[in-house]
Amino acid sequence: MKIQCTILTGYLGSGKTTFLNSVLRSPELQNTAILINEFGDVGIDQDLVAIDDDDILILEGGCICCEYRGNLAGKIKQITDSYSPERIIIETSGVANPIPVFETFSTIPGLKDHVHCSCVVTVVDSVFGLKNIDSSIEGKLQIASADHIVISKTDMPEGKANLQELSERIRTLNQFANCHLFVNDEVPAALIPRLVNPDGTHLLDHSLPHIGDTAHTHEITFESTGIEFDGCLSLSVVQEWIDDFLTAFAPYTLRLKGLLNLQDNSDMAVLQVVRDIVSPITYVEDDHGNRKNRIVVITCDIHPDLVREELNRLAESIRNSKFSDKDPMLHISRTMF
Ligand SMILES: Nc1nc2c(ncn2[C@@H]2O[C@H](COP(=O)(O)OP(=O)(O)OP(=O)(O)O)[C@@H](O)[C@H]2O)c(=O)[nH]1
Repeated sequence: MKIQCTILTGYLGSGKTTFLNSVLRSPELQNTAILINEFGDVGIDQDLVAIDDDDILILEGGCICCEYRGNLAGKIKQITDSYSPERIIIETSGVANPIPVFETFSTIPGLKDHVHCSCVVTVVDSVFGLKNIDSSIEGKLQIASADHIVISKTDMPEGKANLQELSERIRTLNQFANCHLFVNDEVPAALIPRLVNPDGTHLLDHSLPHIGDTAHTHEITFESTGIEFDGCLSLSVVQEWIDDFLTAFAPYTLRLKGLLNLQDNSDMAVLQVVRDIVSPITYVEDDHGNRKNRIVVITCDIHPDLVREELNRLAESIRNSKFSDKDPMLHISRTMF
């Protein structure tokens, strides 16, 4: 029997990982392998997905819908060779066009004999969804290619206020997808059986949406700038830094996320920013045991050197801090798509 594969997509910060974590708690979805495509060289998402590390593979450093499609086939083969999950969920990066990813399953020899790509689930952010649709072809294609659309953040007042208009826009892009509301940890109950037993038909089997170049385009140049550094930070330094960062760069910032080694906490702090909204800090275990700080910022329309300087400033602040036990070791990376 073929392994079922679901493509989980959605714009930057829309709530893919949050949704994935909720879904993975369902007993019906045990025996699921996860393949995560991160945008940029500094990976964060693998530490935020609540599943055994052995069940996660990372496709990082590039965009899954462009030059990394060959790697995708390789990673899937790695999964199917090493063990036999019942299903694979691929979480794309937030800037991916899911259509070429879907097509990989029917075009790469060997892959289609073992794996059936059964559905595309797109998470749409009710707070920023309209902006994302208006400003990017990726945002439109992610919605247009979905079998299921999960509208997130409807607990937030801005999200609630947008819901009617957003639902209408979604319908102009995709009349066929089932829409589900998702609030933080609550899995849309109607969706689980569809993920467990997909009915075999797929929107993309019948009609490709006519929105720009479905083969692949990134209209916007997205820049991913990442940093890794040692040392311990205080919460107030981080808060001050993020305030300064957003004061200067909010118009250019699509996403910022980080794992930070804060004083007085054995877990790593998770810093989450979507455009100019900063989520409350949460904590995860330090899977790597090295307590390295990691931050990645995805921007557009700004020179990445400016972003890099700001990241550097945070790392450098450790040097002057009483919490520092060693000089910060910097590794700064940059990826452009
Ligand atoms: N209030 C609220 N916050 C949410 C909801 N879903 C996600 N978030 C928050 O939105 C932020 C981004 O969520 P993620 O799940 O990391 O988004 P993502 O799509 O995986 O992000 P990228 O992979 O970076 O594109 C986090 O701070 C989440 O806690 C929701 O339904 N309600």
